[in-house]
Amino acid sequence: MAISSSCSSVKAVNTRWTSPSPSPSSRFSLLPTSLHRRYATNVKLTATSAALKTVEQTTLTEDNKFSSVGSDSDQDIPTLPKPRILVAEKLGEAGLNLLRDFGDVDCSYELSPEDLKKKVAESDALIVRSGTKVTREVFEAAKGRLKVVGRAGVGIDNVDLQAATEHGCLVVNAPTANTVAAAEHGIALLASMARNVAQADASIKAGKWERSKYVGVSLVGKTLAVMGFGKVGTEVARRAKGLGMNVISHDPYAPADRARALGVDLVSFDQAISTADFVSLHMPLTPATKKVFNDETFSKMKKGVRLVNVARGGVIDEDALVRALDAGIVAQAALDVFCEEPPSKDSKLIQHENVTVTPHLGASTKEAQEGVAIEIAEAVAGALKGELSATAVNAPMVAPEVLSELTPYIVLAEKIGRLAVQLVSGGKGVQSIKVVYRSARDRDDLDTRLLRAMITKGIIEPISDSYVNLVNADFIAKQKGLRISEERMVVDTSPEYPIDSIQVQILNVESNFAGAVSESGDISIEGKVKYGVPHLTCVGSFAVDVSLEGNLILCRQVDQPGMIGQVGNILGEQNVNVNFMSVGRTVVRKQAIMAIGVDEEPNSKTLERIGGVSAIAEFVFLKL
Ligand SMILES: NC(=O)C1=CN([C@@H]2O[C@H](COP(=O)(O)OP(=O)(O)OC[C@H]3O[C@@H](n4cnc5c(N)ncnc54)[C@H](O)[C@@H]3O)[C@@H](O)[C@H]2O)C=CC1
Ligand SMILES: O=C(O)C(=O)COP(=O)(O)O
Repeated sequence: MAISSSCSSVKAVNTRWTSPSPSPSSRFSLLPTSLHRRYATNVKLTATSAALKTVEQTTLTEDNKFSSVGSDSDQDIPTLPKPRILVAEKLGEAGLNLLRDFGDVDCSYELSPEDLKKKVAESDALIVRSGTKVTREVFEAAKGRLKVVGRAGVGIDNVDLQAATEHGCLVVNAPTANTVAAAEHGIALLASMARNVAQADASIKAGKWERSKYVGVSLVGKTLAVMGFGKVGTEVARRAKGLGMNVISHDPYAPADRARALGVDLVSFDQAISTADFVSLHMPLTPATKKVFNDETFSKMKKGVRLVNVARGGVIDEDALVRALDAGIVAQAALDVFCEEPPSKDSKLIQHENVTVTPHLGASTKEAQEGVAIEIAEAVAGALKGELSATAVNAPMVAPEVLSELTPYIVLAEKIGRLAVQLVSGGKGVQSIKVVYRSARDRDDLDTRLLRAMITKGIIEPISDSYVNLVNADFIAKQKGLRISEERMVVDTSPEYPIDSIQVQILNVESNFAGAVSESGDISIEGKVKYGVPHLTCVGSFAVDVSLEGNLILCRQVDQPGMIGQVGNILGEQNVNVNFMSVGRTVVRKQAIMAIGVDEEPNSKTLERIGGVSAIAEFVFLKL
């Protein structure tokens, strides 16, 4: 592998080389390292795939997040209690069984906000559906214990994501298992609304026989506007095409070719609502979609339009809908979701004769509920075990194949950050950090969010008492005024590996080890992954080569024979096991840096003796 351009071109001398080994087993923990093993079980987890979002960033601007631990041995791990998982809403039995194999499950439904707050303070995970509001107060009440909130469904508008992120709490959802159920419910509402099924049923049960009153409208040949062409919207569109409808859709983020493949035209919002005979809502509730159906938008609709909502009540201004119904702009509405759930009994909207309602039943089929329960149980158990989740909502989602490729680099990133910050005098004044990723891959072919989060964790944890994980890394960095800029350099190495090297520079600080200061005057540390194992490859301007396992002693010395032996002997006499040693120099017989990997932490006397070796100008002990 090419040696970094910022390092001396002199080849590092290895005194011992580790045999090629597989990647270290690493985890990206939501838990303190020491708690990891306690949650290890034999629960089989299957990761659901998620699209990897490639985000080009030069500074910390997003709320992304996490943490890693190396592979600890199973020995000396105390048996600790299982994690406590609070299930606050009804969940399918298969999911509950999965959770019970893994943790202590407390199924407590219909908790008052006060009781929920009490319970979360004793829970590592919380699982909810749409009926529980997971507010900032809930995260505050958890006092750091709550590590993951699992939303057993799609919509996460009932969870305060910002508060979750600030508290380092991962939020995961179950985005796929109820898609068909929601789409089928949308179609059921569409057809039953068009044929007045609910009203006619109520009429017969009231002893009437009103055939002429309940003449309906046909679906075939009518235009349906699907608002939100995501998972549910797509399935609704597919089914509506089968009913002979002309389907158009509005979705600012959906790819036109995916729509075209289904024979659906993507159109503007105004075009969709002004040409449709039926409008079906399938977008999430966000600040941008809140009350997007209001007096103004209803006034642009075709007179006699029919509306279906299985998305979220909050996307409609319900008072405006009542006005539109009264004015005959909206002929009928079929609603599964409401601004307030349950809605008040005397709600004009609910009582309106042209409105059909169901109590948020979109996801409520046996099949969907079993699927959702399994999907969320796997995601929550996986998160508690420290695995990266493919369904994380407030942390980078990474496809499993990308994750397995990036794993050793994620471990490297944290260790390089951790090393670099320990070279800052007193750990003080750390504000500007520059990260350089050298890679043979295209700029777009490398998602650095996880790496950046891990570097941030490595930098922050040794100099503060903040607990940093992938969820809150960017938030904590911003809070501490840390600026992290990222640079990618395309190098001519094998594109088989995602990254050639990661270099962390800490700018404008004093160093406690002059040898780590590069020509630009900044602390500079660089590492690579070799045979799946993270290695330190450059300190300041010196090339070294030491595997990043255990702890590290760095010495700057005069390059002369016998140095390795002298220092090795001192460590040996104190029973400190050297796992790796490497010497890098700039000019033969001038300055050299010796990097010594040690399994144990040498005592102060041993370190003093190393410092006493006459050729050694300076040394530093670093914890990895
Ligand atoms: N009633 C129920 O029981 C259920 C309701 N839902 C709700 O359905 C909605 C959609 O779910 P999925 O399709 O699974 O989610 P999804 O994330 O796959 O799709 C949402 C789509 O809405 C689009 N979108 C975002 N902003 C938009 C805007 N301003 N205008 C138009 N489109 C916009 C997105 O680009 C995305 O394609 C969610 O709100 C979810 O909570 C989902 C399942 C069951
Ligand atoms: O998945 C969703 O977004 C839903 O709205 C389903 O909600 P539920 O889990 O049935 O309370």
